Amino acid sequence: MKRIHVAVGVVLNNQNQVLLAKRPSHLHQGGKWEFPGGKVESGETSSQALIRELREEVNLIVIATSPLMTISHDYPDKEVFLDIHTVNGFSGLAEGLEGQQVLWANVDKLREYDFPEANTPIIDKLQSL
Ligand SMILES: Nc1nc2c([nH]c(=O)n2[C@@H]2O[C@H](COP(=O)(O)OP(=O)(O)OP(=O)(O)O)[C@@H](O)[C@H]2O)c(=O)[nH]1
Ligand SMILES: [Mg+2]
Repeated sequence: MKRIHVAVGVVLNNQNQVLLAKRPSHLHQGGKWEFPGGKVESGETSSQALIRELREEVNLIVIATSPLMTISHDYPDKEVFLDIHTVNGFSGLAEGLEGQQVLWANVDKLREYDFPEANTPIIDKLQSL
């Protein structure tokens, strides 16, 4: 199986909240909460993909990022490589441009949300910072 390269954004605001979006139920890992992002297209760097996806999915203009971590995870039906960046500078008001629910969640409450299995180390890391 070909591993899918995914750019993922952990968007943090100044109240120590992180932006979550709900994956549409018909998609892979549908119905779960995710950090906005998507597949890196050919000819694109992961940071270009991150900037494009956040604009397309949640209407945010990314201004500043820093690398957080990478995760390789094998789902039964899909292999992903998540390239995760913290977004600590952005402009705009977050909204679900694809009709998805979005919300700002307190970092210390992240355990209350259902995430794709691959995301567990991200939650661990955010709560240890
Ligand atoms: N965006 C995002 N994808 C994640 C996360 N965790 C995780 O396992 N994934 C997986 O990474 C893959 C990325 O996909 P995506 O569906 O967002 O890709 P995309 O926006 O380019 O969608 P598209 O294929 O409809 O254009 C999916 O298989 C998804 O299940 C996460 O926190 N955020
Ligand atoms: Mg996406």
